[in-house]
Amino acid sequence: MKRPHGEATGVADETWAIETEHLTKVYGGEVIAVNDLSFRVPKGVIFGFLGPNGAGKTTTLQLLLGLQRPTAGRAWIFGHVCGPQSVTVRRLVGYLPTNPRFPGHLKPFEYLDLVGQLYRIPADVRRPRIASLLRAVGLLGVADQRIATLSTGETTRLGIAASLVGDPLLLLWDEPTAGLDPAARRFALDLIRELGRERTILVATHILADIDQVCTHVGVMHEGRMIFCGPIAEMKRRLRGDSFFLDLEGTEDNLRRLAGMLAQLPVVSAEWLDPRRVRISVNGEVSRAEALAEVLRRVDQAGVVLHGVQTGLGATEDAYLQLLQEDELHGFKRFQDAPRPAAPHPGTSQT
Ligand SMILES: Nc1ncnc2c1ncn2[C@@H]1O[C@H](COP(=O)(O)OP(=O)(O)OP(=O)(O)O)[C@@H](O)[C@H]1O
Repeated sequence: MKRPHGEATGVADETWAIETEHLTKVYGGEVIAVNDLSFRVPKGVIFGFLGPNGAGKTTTLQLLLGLQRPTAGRAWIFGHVCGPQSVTVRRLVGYLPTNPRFPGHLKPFEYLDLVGQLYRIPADVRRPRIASLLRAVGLLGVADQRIATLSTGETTRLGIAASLVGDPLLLLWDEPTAGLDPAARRFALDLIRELGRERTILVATHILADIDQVCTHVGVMHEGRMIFCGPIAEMKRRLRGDSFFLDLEGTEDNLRRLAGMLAQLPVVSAEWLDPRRVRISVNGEVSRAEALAEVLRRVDQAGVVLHGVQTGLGATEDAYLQLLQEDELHGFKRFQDAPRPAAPHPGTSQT
C-alpha cells in the first residue's frame, strides 16, 4: 500500500527512503525495545545507525522489513507502508542480518540462485548477476565449496551478495564489519561507499571509525528512542557548540565549592556530567580564551586539580558518547523528578 500524499506529516512519498511515526515494539508486554520512534532517512544517503547493545536497532530493522509487527505506530519505505504483508517493501530492500546463517550444505552460487528465484528474477538475468556479485565480493575462489566450510569473513561477504541479488534501492546492513579482519573490513567499507552512489544504505554498527569513513547521516538510538537523527556534521557541530570539557580531581567539598563559583560566573554556564567532569558553555559576550581563563582561575581558587581540558572539537566518537551521556543524565533527572512512593508508616517493616 502506498502512503497517501499529505498524510500526517504532509511529505511527498519519494522524499524519504525511510520514515517512521511513533513506531513502538514491546516484547512480551514488558520489554520496550522500540519506544515511540519517529525518524526519517533521506533518499540517497549512507546512514549510520548507532546505539549501545540493546538500544533497539535490530528490532527497528526487523519492523522496517516486516519481520516483526509493531505494537504501535507505522513505518514506510519509499512511501510504502511496512508490515508482514508488504511484498513491495521486501523487493525494495536488501537485508544483511548480524552474523548471517545460511544452509551449510549449499554452495554460494546455489544459495544466491535460490534467493534470486524467490525474487522471481528470470534465469537469464539472475545467473550473470550472481556471477558478477560473487566476483565483486571476492567469493569466486570458494564458489565450489559448501557454505558450511566458509570463514566468518566469507560468510559475511556471502550475506552482502545475498542482500544485493534483488538489486534493491535500499540496503539495511546490520553490523556488516563485525568479526572481519582489517582487509575484509576495508573491502566492506569500500563497497558501502561504492554502492552508496546509487542507493540508500543504512549501516548499523558499533564501530564509530566505520561511520566516520563512509556515512553522511547518522541516527543514534538509546533505550528504544532516537536521541539524534541528522547529518553527521550537524551532530558534531551541535554538540561541539561553544563549549569545552574539564576533567577534575578534588575532595567533595572542593568540587562543591567550585560548582558554586562556576554557578556565579556570568560568562559561562556549567553542566556537571558526573562529579569529576563538567561541560562549560561560553556565553556569546566573551571569547573562549577569556572564559577558559576565568574558569581555570576558579578551579585553582577552589583547590581542585585539573586533569584535562577538551575543546569539544572531537570526532564522531566524542559526539556519540556525549549524546549518550546527556541522555543518561536526562534519564536521571526524570527519575529524580518522578513522584516518590509515600514514606512507610512507623511500625511497618520493609523487606
Ligand atoms: N524476541 C525478543 N523477545 C524479547 N526481547 C527481545 C527480543 N528481541 C530483542 N529483545 C530485547 O529488546 C531490546 C532491544 O534489542 P535489539 O536487539 O533490538 O537491540 P540492538 O540495538 O540491536 O542491540 P545490539 O547492538 O546488541 O545488537 C533488548 O533489551 C533485547 O533484549
